[in-house]
Amino acid sequence: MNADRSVVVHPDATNLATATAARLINRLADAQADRKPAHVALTGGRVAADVYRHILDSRFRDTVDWGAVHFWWGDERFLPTGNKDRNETQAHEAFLDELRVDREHLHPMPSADTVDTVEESASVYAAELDAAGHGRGLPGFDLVLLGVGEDGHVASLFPGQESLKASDRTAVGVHDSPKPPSERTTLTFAALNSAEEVWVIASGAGKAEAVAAALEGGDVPAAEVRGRRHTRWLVDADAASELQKFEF
Ligand SMILES: O=C(O)[C@H](O)[C@@H](O)[C@H](O)[C@H](O)COP(=O)(O)O
Repeated sequence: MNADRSVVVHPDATNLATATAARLINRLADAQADRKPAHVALTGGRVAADVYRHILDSRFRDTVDWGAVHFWWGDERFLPTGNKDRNETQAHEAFLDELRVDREHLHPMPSADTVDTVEESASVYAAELDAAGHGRGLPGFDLVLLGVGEDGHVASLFPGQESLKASDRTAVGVHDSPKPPSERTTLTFAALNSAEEVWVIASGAGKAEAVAAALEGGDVPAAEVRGRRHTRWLVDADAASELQKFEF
C-alpha cells in the first residue's frame, strides 16, 4: 500500500526542471548512502529531458557516484539502436554521455535491430531485470521517474490497453501506442510500483486534465502508480491548474 503521496507545485517549467534535477541528485546520493549501487528507471519525453539537462548543469551533480548507478528505462520506442527518437538516445544526449557512468550499468530496452518483436524485447528485458534482482524478478528500484501524457498514460501504459492488466509480468510489448511510434516496450505497473519511490513529472496546461484525473479519482493509468514508500507528483502551476482538492 502506498505509504505516502505528495504533490509539489512549482511556479513554472524551468523551476520544475531545475528543482527536480536537484531532487533527483539528492535522491540518488541518499540511496547510495544506504546501499550501492543505486537503481533508477528513466523515462522519455520532453519534460524529463529538461530535467536530465539540468542534472548535467547542476553544481551538485557530483554528489552522486554516477559509476555506481544502474540506469534502467520505464519504456522505450521499438526503433533501431541510436535512433534519435529512442528514449535511450535522448538520455545519452541530455546527460549520460557527459557523466562518468559505468557502461556495464546501462540497461537499455532491446532495440529493433537486436530483437525481432516487442514481445521478444519485453522478454529479454524481464530476464535482465530478474538477473539484476538475483532471481527476485526486479533489482529493487530506488526511484522510477515517469512523465505523463495528455491522456494520462505513464511509460507506455496507455488507457484501455491490455498492458495495464499484465500484473504477472515486469515488461510487456505494445503494438498500438496512440503516441508514435506505435511499437514500444514498457514496464508494467508491477515493475513500476516495486520502486521505493515513484515520481511523476508534468508541465504545461496540456497535462492539467490528466494530472487532476490521476490525483482526484479519475480512471487513467497515471492514477495507478505508487511507490512502496513514496509517490511524488512534481508539477508546474499550469499542470496543476485543474486540481480541485489540493490547497497550495
Ligand atoms: O516514450 C515516451 O514517450 C515516454 O516515456 C512517455 O511516457 C512520456 O514520458 C510522456 O508521454 C510525457 O512526454 P512529454 O514529457 O514529452 O509530454
